[in-house]
Amino acid sequence: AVDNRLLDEEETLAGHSILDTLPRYVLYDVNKPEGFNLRRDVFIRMASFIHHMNKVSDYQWILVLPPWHRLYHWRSSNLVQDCLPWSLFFNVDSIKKSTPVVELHEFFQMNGLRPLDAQVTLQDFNVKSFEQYPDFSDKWEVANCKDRVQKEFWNLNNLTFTKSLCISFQGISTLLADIVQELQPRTIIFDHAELALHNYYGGQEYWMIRKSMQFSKNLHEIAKEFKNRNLKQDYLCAHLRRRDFLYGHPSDVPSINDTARQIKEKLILLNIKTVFVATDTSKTEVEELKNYLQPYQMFKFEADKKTLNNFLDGGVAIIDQIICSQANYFIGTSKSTFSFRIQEEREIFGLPIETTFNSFCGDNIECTQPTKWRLVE
Ligand SMILES: C[C@@H]1O[C@H](OP(=O)(O)OP(=O)(O)OC[C@H]2O[C@@H](n3cnc4c(=O)[nH]c(N)nc43)[C@H](O)[C@@H]2O)[C@@H](O)[C@H](O)[C@@H]1O
Repeated sequence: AVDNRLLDEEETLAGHSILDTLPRYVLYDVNKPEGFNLRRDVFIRMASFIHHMNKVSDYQWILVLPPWHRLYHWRSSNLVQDCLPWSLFFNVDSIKKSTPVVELHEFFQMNGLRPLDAQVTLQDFNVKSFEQYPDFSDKWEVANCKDRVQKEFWNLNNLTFTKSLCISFQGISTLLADIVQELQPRTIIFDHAELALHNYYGGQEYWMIRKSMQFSKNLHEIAKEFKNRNLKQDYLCAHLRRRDFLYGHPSDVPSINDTARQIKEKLILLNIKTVFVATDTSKTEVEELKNYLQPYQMFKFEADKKTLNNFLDGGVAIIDQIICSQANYFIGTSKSTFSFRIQEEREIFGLPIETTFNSFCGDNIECTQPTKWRLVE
């Protein structure tokens, strides 16, 4: 931990403030309803911004990993799923090798409970004028706040701010550097960080950061045990995203009957006898699918009490993703970031592309297959 006395007194060393020698911190948060796998993507954009800051600024910049907090899709109401550290799900040491990051509790150890220098709420530019004069240029400007500004991040009432402003923002995440340049904060939090886009989606830096986002060893271990017990043979993994996708993307989600038909078609073609299903759907639909898939064997990961209590809904979803990323063949749900992340993982493993970039089509729809985002070294 940093010596707080030094921070408070702003002593000078050879003409430089001690503050100049200390790292500076960026915190961020994402639009509340967004799910886990979109958030993983926003991390890459923010990490890319931190890499940029460390190239262009005189200070050392560190990204604070936002705790995982009560996500909308985590449905086990009997579990407390608040303020979870990244180390529960990820190998943070691996992330640290690519990007300077700290967990929130580590940040508190360094910064104490001092207010953050700035809170910046990002927001869209006015959509009406955008429709009249479409303008895709990168830009930002201080503006009146459109929506309610978040007062309490992650329910932590001890996280306060000296200054708070709203900024209309359109552009890539490295454009945030201009805001930092203007405000000169030592600590800053960006809300709605999802509005900052990728610097270069699918480029070298993207993959370097993406590769570092390895899941925790514990979760890998549980997935391995499940595979050793149930999936000793070749298997196809199907990710069926249903719940809100049934009405959000109805033309991409087949009925259970047609899902089984599409899976069987592949099993015959590939001469595979076993299916692993990852899904957010109900037990009833899972049973229905199992019946339709007969005589093929269908497996689904069901967490025991201990696993669920320790790793929560987020951990169970990751175990599903790990098992799918190691399958002989993968079929995902179109437009689901849950499926996209599995495809990326399979690219990192170097699995043949034709076994990875496949998705279900809605009933009686000839759909296009997903874009092949190939790994770039
Ligand atoms: C419509 C949009 O959909 C987007 O979802 P989408 O990209 O699929 O993917 P995610 O952003 O991860 O959100 C979906 C969440 O639902 C659960 N879930 C989905 N599929 C599975 C599965 O196969 N197994 C398990 N165990 N859990 C699953 C899991 O908690 C996952 O993080 C959301 O990010 C947006 O917020 C928005 O709701």
